Amino acid sequence: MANDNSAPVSASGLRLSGEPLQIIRATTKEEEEKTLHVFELDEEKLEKVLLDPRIQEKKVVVVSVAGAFRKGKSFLLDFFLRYLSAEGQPDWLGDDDSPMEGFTWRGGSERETTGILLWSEPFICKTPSGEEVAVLLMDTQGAFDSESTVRDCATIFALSTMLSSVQVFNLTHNIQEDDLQHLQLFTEYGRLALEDNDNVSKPFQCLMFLVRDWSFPYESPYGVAGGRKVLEKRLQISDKQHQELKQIRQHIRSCFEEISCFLLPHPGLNVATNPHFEGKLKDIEREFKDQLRVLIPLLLDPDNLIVKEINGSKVTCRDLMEYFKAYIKIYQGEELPEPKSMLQATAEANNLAAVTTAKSDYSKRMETVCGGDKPYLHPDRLEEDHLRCKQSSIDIFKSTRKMGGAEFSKQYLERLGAEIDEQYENFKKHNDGKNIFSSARTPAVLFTVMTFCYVMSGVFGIVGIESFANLLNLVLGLFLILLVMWIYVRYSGEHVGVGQQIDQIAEFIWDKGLSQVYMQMMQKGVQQALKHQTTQQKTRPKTD
Ligand SMILES: Nc1nc2c(ncn2[C@@H]2O[C@H](COP(=O)(O)OP(=O)(O)OP(=O)(O)O)[C@@H](O)[C@H]2O)c(=O)[nH]1
Repeated sequence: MANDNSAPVSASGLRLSGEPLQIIRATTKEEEEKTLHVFELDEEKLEKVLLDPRIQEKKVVVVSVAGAFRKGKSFLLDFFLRYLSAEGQPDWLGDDDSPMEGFTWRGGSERETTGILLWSEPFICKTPSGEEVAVLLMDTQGAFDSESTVRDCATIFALSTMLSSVQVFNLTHNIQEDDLQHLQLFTEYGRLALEDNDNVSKPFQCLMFLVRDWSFPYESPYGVAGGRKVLEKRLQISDKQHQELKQIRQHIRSCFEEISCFLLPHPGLNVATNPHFEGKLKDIEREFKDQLRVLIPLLLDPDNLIVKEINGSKVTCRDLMEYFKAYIKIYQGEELPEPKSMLQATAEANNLAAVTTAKSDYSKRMETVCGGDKPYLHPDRLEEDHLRCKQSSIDIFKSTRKMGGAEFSKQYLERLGAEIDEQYENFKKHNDGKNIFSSARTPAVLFTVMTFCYVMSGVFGIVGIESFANLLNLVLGLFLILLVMWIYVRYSGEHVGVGQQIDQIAEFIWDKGLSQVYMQMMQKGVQQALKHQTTQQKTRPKTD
């Protein structure tokens, strides 16, 4: 391993140069009364690291540590720094009295790291083939703190997994089912963002489950062998397993080319609980240090380094710069779906299922009222039935047990109402189609206009106004063509659009002219009939 020899000698007696650089930072944006969390790339800082002429054309190895907040990620990365800075010296852990330096770590319950950090000084290592590669260390914002949304946690995990060649998934005590569920959600969010998402090749490289504070060495020993045993059990797929458990395991296996696990012992109460602990080796349990001596070379020894690959080709530092820019853009855009908490996703699914059931009940009931084989119904009667069926459908929605509470369900109830109204419009149109008068309206209107034109052209012909008579004959011919076309469309079922336009013309003529004439004639007819009846009653001789 070779690094910058001019670097200052640190308190631990090892050369440690550089500092943590926040290359992705979390910012908040106010938009439409909503607070949005956005991640931004600090291109200038990243360029300084990746486009350094010493390394920009070299292949890159990126080791990232991700997981829940306050679980010792930065603390562990500082040991990585010591190892890489020692350039192969056997006493790389340093002396007993030197405080821990590098990525900022501290005790307490509040989160420390935000966004994604990169160590500013890449380490140049020679692989067994003699090729020099640049090793970068990445620290990530801890997941599940009270300030991050599910989307924030998923974005950080997905980005660091997409950009690293080794992702260390930092856990405590054990590999639990909820850890696997989160891993599934986060990796799916990453897979979604990758363009060549063919579901055949594995999108990510190496995943290491790092279990901190492992308390059952009598079952599975510390280190990689015990880790393998635990991992096999946790990721086991069997025929008897529930589909949901099987799916999680299949998903995780399909995402990574290599999966391993390492069990680390507890570092001692000084590390975990002493507020004055500075990271001195003398305050750390021997067993923990012994296991670090195994774990870290396993990840960072030149023989074990894994070069970053994307779509099967090895990536240089310069390429990685472009991938950073491209990937961050995807997560800043709107095209990815919003990852939700388990409760929210379940509540949405519950409510959507209740909407579907209620809507299908409405459709079934309305089918029995005005379905295909039912006769034409008066519009008032149809509306009455619609209101009755809608109410019953709303009752079904309300009585279905759903998660998320009444306030959450309200929007789905409104959605149900709107979708039912939309269906009602279709039922109305369908019912209107069955009205013999409404379907005969177009030919009747066309025929009436033609008759009117014929009579009026005759009248204008008799009084000698030939030009008017000719014009009316022309209109008559036009309407005759329309009538023939309409009959053809109805008979053949072709050119339906033309037929609809003729219907619209007829409807317009009916609405604007004929319907009023028709109403007036009807009124006059009724008045005449009443008059006639009363005069008859008056003239009839009284018999009693
Ligand atoms: N129990 C236990 N505590 C540890 C271990 N390693 C470090 N710690 C302590 O955990 C606390 C948090 O350490 P950090 O390295 O800052 O944790 P982090 O995961 O980077 O935290 P965030 O940056 O907030 O996500 C410190 O008090 C460490 O001393 C470990 O293996 N087990």
